[in-house]
Amino acid sequence: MDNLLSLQNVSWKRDGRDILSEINWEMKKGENWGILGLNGSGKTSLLNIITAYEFPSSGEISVLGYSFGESYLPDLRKEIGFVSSSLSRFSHIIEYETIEEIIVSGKFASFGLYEQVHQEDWEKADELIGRFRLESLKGKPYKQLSQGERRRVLIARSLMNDPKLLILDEPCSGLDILSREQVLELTKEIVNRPCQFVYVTHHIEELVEDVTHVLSIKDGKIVAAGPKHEVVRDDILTETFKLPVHVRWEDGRPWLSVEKKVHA
Ligand SMILES: Nc1ncnc2c1ncn2[C@@H]1O[C@H](COP(=O)(O)OP(=O)(O)OP(=O)(O)O)[C@@H](O)[C@H]1O
Repeated sequence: MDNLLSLQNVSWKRDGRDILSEINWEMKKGENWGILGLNGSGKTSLLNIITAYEFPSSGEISVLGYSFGESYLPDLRKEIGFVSSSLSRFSHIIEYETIEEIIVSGKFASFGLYEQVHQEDWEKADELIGRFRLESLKGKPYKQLSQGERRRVLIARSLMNDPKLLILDEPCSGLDILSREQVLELTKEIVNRPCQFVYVTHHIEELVEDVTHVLSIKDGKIVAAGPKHEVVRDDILTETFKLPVHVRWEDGRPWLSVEKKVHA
């Protein structure tokens, strides 16, 4: 399996409207992709398709060797990790659970522990706690954690069942600068495992070193997809974000400025 992910001429229509049009995208072994686009550009729709929660209206898809239309897709979902700031809507279910319980529950892809946990599962959760430098939070219930700590716990949890592909959907939204940098540091832990990631964001400075490739999307169509330095350019991002922008690179990390005043 050379391609972790392959989409050919994929379109997704809803209410007579093309939400995604003619998407062609391949993610190969060793690549980690950032996805950039404005609100409403189609990023979540694209994630819903590759995680098999929506089925395309047309086109061919294969993810982790599962061909849509031929394979049993619930098995595919078990091999994909998913972390999204919208997972916080489950907070009420887990507010009294400790970080150990939340991380270990990742093995069963459930919020809340309903199955028997074996000693080796607790040991694995403990290893993740160490790797993600969460030791000082051991024994703490979720409700007492800061937003940044919660995101770090959820990322550790997503690795509990060794996904081959991890989707990070705006994992830094709403975080302060320190918490954001602490979450971004975790990509190093992810790439140390046999796991590749897709990172969705509006903010190009979150495209850290471990992100090798970028797909930019506008109005449901791909503007550009390829190696990071070929896509994160003034012309491509000006089109993606629908306003004149300038990219500045600092120590291999891109930053964006707006070229002139924009009137709403
Ligand atoms: N199930 C659906 N039925 C109808 N329209 C939908 C559906 N899901 C998404 N859309 C529409 O498709 C467009 C793209 O939405 P999507 O959520 O994929 O964008 P996004 O890039 O993830 O936006 P954001 O950054 O705000 O999360 C929007 O106009 C949205 O209203």
